[in-house]
Order: sequence, then C-alpha cells, then structure tokens
Amino acid sequence: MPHPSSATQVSDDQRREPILSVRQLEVDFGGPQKAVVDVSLDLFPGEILGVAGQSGSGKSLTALAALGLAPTNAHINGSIRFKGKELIGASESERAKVRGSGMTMIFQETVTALNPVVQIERQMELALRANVECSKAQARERIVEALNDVQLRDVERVLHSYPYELSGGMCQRVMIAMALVCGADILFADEPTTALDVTVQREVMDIIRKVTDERELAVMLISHDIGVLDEVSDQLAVMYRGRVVETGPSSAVIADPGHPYTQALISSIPRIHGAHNEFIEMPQLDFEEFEPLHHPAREGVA
Ligand SMILES: Nc1ncnc2c1ncn2[C@@H]1O[C@H](COP(=O)(O)OP(=O)(O)OP(=O)(O)O)[C@@H](O)[C@H]1O
Repeated sequence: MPHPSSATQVSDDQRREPILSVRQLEVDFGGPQKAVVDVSLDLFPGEILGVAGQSGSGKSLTALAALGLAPTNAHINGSIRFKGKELIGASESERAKVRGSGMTMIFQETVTALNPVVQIERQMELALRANVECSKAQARERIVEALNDVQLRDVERVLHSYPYELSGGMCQRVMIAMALVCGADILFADEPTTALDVTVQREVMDIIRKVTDERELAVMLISHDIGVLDEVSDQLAVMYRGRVVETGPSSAVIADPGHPYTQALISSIPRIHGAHNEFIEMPQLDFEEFEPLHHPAREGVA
C-alpha cells in the first residue's frame, strides 16, 4: 500500500500542477512497431509514480526521452513539459541545464554511474558545483546533509571511500544523495533495487519514499515488479508493448485491476501465504480489444 503520510502531505493544489507533463509521447526507431506509443503521464511534487511492465515495454525509454537522453537514432514526438516549459525541440544546452539541476536518474547499476577511481566526496562536490555556485565549505555542508538524509551511517568514512569500498545498497544511497545535493526536482529511478537483496531493497525504497516526502521530490519509479511498486507508489502506470494500459492511484489499480495485462502482472506477485505463481504466462493482447483504463484520482482531485 502507498505510504500513509503521502496522501495527507500533498495538497490538492500541488497535485493539480504537475511538474512534468508527458503527452502522447512516441519513440520510434523505424521498426515495424514503435517502442513507445501515445504515452501520457504526469509527475507531481511529493509523489511517486510507479511505472510497471515487463522487459521491453518502453519504461526506460519513456524516462530517457523525458531526460533528453534517448538514443540518437530514436525519433521522438509528442510533448514533454517541465515546469510548463516544452522540452521536445529544446536545444541540447537547455536539456543539459534541466538535467543538471531539474531532473536526474538513478539506475540498477550504480557501478557504471559512479566513477570508480574518485572518492565519494569529490564526486558529489563535482556534481554539486557543476550546477550550484557555492564555496567548498558550503558544498561540504550540503553533501553531509544529503548523506544524512539517505541515512548513511559513518558519513566521514563514506566521504573518503571509493565506490568499490561500499556495498550496493550504500552506493544506491549515495546516488540518491547525489540527486538531492544538486537540488533536483525530479528523480527517475530505473529498477534501483533490482540488484539488491530483499532487505536492502526495502531500505532503499523506504529512503526514496522518505526523501520524496521531505524534499517534495517528484519520482518516477520504474520496475518490472508491480509488487515492489505497490509498497511505495502513490500512483501506478502499467505499460505493455510501448503503451500505458492502466493508470490510477496504486491502491485502486492493485485492488481492482481492470486490464488483463495488469491482472496477470498482479497475479505474478510472490505471496508469503497462499499460492506463489512463479511462472505466469503474460497474455498476448490485441489493443483494439482492450481500451486503456484510467482509475479516477483521489476524491477531490481533478
Ligand atoms: N537503440 C535502440 N534501437 C532500437 N530499439 C531500441 C533501442 N533502445 C530500445 N529499443 C527498444 O525499445 C523497446 C523498449 O525498450 P525499454 O528499454 O524502454 O524497455 P523497458 O520496459 O525499460 O525494459 P527493460 O527493463 O528491459 O529495460 C524495446 O523493445 C527495445 O528493444
């Protein structure tokens, strides 16, 4: 179930103004089928939008397109508005500016995202000072604050560590802290806990929830595992073959999934009690047969 505090912390007014608004997004590589088709999503401050779907359903490309980091051979159409400003068609320098301070992404593989030969403090300082003007002392203060916010113990040791000296869970916390320190408004988290064991996975998800609430971040949390998303997301979007087939508040989608693909994803969630359906065959669906489903938002919210 979604975090109990989130519904009360986010006012309706804030919810009505998305910080990122994606409309009719298409990503086309010129193949027989578009990789992303007619995707429309909104991200709101203080909320986590979980994006679920099996491998190849277009989750990562949607996030990469929003960041302006889709492969160069991709043709992108539609609209992506960040704080009301259209990003599709914006220059690379404008996109880079938004990426630097407005939105950032964390991945499953922290190893490739962190520089292996640079200590954590230096990496964080470089990221911060590339985007924010501040003295060395101010930088250090912000870095320590961000590392504390992601509940890393022994901050001094972490600051002087190289990535290989930290566990996978610690590296992922550092990546989240890196996003915080630069003052990003939006965090795209693409399978951030898939490589971690279950206990650490839970801890990292809790931290993402905590910083979302405390810092009013807008988060797009991508996972093939709808069960993981259900635990922390406010809203859910289910993607299948490049399209969003079902959206709505997480609790509504999980309690009453209307689309057969969502139903299949939910029945593949491992359960401690009862049947554990490990090998669910995903249905091959005809889109003309099933309309996308949009559960109404919370009461009082447009
Ligand atoms: N550079 C590319 N050229 C051609 N097709 C691509 C390219 N990048 C991605 N695709 C295709 O786009 C589709 C969607 O990919 P995407 O990475 O968004 O899926 P995903 O849902 O994030 O899955 P995964 O979790 O496996 O990354 C896939 O079918 C993929 O093969």
